Amino acid sequence: MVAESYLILWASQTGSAEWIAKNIHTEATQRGYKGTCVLMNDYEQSTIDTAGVIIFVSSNTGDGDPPDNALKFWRFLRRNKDKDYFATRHITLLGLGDTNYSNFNNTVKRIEKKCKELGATVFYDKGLADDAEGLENVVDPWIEQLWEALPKVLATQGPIESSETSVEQLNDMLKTTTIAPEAEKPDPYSMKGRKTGLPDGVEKYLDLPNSLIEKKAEEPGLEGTALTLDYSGLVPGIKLTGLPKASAPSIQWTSLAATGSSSVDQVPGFVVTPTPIVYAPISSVKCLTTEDAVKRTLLMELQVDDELNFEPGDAFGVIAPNDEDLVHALIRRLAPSVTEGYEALHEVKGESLPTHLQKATSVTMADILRYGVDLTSSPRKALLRMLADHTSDVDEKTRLMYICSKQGLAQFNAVRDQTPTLLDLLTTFPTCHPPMSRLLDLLPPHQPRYYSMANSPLKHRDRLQFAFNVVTYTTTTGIHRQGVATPWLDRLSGTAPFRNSSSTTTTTSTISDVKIPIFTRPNNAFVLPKDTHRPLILIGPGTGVAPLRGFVQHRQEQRLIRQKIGGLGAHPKRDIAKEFGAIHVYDGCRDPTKDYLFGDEFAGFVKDGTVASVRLAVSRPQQGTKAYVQDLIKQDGALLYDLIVNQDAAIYICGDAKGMAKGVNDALAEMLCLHDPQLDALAANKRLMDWMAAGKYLRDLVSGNKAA
Ligand SMILES: Cc1cc2nc3c(=O)[nH]c(=O)nc-3n(C[C@H](O)[C@H](O)[C@H](O)COP(=O)(O)O)c2cc1C
Repeated sequence: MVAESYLILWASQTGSAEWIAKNIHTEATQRGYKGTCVLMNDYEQSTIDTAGVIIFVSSNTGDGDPPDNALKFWRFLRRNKDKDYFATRHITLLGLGDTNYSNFNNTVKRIEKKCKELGATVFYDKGLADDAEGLENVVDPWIEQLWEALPKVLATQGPIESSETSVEQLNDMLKTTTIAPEAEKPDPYSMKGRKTGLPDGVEKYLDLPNSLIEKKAEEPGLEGTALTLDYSGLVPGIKLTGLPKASAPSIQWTSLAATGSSSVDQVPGFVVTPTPIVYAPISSVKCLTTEDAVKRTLLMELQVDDELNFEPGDAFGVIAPNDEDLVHALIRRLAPSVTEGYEALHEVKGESLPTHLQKATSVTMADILRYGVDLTSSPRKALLRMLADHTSDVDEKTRLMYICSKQGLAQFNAVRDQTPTLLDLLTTFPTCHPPMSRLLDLLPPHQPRYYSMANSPLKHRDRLQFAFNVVTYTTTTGIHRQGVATPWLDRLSGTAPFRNSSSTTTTTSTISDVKIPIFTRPNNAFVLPKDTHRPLILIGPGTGVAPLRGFVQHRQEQRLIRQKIGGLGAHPKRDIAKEFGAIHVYDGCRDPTKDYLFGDEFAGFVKDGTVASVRLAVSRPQQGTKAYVQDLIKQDGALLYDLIVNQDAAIYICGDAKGMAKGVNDALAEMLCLHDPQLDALAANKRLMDWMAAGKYLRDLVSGNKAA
């Protein structure tokens, strides 16, 4: 039965909120409700003026900021002064956030507050999902209960399905499950039983000169790693509840009956970026850490056109393909043949295509697997549920269903902890043969990786430097994993030798002539104050110091320019000092002999007067007590209070959102309370929030992202 209409307004930075919003819409439609699902920034094309029920779904970016595709809507909402604008409207909200960030789910909280001010009534409490714990934990039950709340607020009610499935029912389902025909076909390119040579059609992909994709020649190629999971809770007769519903197929993977070559040197045209892609050669690389340091950190320099606009504090995106060995192995597993996987052109079709596939009108499977979908981050329950539908062996199918169920939560968490690639999942469940269309429905979008610029354009107009840790880690079950972009960049730059512990001199390496596809991403929320008289307090341990180095370089160049202009009088040094506020840097490392990233450079900044002081917090000293940046801030409370409150210093924090940013925030609040007896903890935190809003306290934070 068709009910009154609802409006879903969604905003998403990396695709999860988009996927969830569209799924809610699909399910609502299946349940007989009528409504629309619209991107927040396209609100003008929606029924916002008349919709009785609005469901907001949004993630966050930056420091509790709305996603880019919500900014226009957010401005519209904020400027709206009509207290009755939403007077007859009923709203609910689903936020996707991460408790690693201090402004947890700030976007939906702010939207809710503003909508209430404009007269809206909340018909169902908002859901605040946490990426740190697994979005499903909140999203799935929230959506389940939405189907109870929605009919009450709408005029009529759609049918509500039960999500209980028993093992016996699964057996019945198996009888009707269609398994992709490829499952039974022998793989003509398999190396099994071959003594020499490579499978037909593979050789030509092995030696691509100047390619973005580095193909390894060894065959049979990458093997997946089967996951370690415990199914002892899966006892006969167990009722599996809380299973995600089998999501409706919405994407078609249609053959164009034509072939084309894979875009090995260029990012394929379907990849959408906010600013144009620029191909930048690597001009130098240096490893900033010693071999025995916990992390391998590189400083890379790209050569760019001097027309490229960037300011210190800006970031840029790198479009790195998924690992080619992984892509190749998946093609062998999923495509009818390896040649077809690399050459057969397809169109991605569907009514409401996700943003990342909307331009995929003529693509190969290889390109989709390289640049279209995320193959390496922890799987969603809905993906596992879909894989179960395409698994022929009853035990494997049951296990997959168990992992998705409420009863199998511990095993779902065990899957997440092992961060399996798609290949690992298919290896763990060998009779699983999902069609490409369903994978496109359920795999998240492949993401560009963002890095902060570590240099000033005043120093090098045509150079772009950035520092990053090469992401490799071992899971609790002992599987060695690596990120996508950082190991790729490391390889392309010739795996620079480690820093020698006794010096920080540049090391050379054999750099590939591959050009790195990048696009700029201005960061208006992390900029130097225009007024150079204002002192700066720069806090950034680890790679967080990189953009701060860009700020300091900028100030150093500004000082030189000022000096060159002349007219400074009898005491040029003193006059210059008057023009530029003092800079105090708070840096941190584990052990200065191993991973103090820009030690020499900052010593130089102090020497030439650009920086007033550098305080280094050492968390794993060979001798003495360990310290974090927040400890040093507490020690320097009186100095910092004077700088911040009396001299209007601007505070910059860059780095880890979790421990460091929270610790520094607490230390600043404590410092305020100590030096201003009128402030209690609450008022001190409120003052910090006000400073954030006023652009005096700026933060550029990241949560530990394994997929970098
Ligand atoms: C750069 C960045 C900044 C983020 N900032 C916040 C934040 O301030 N508060 C929060 O609750 N979540 C924050 N998140 C977490 C996202 O909201 C969360 O991961 C969400 O699931 C992403 O959904 P999306 O794919 O729809 O963008 C941030 C994530 C990233 C990558």
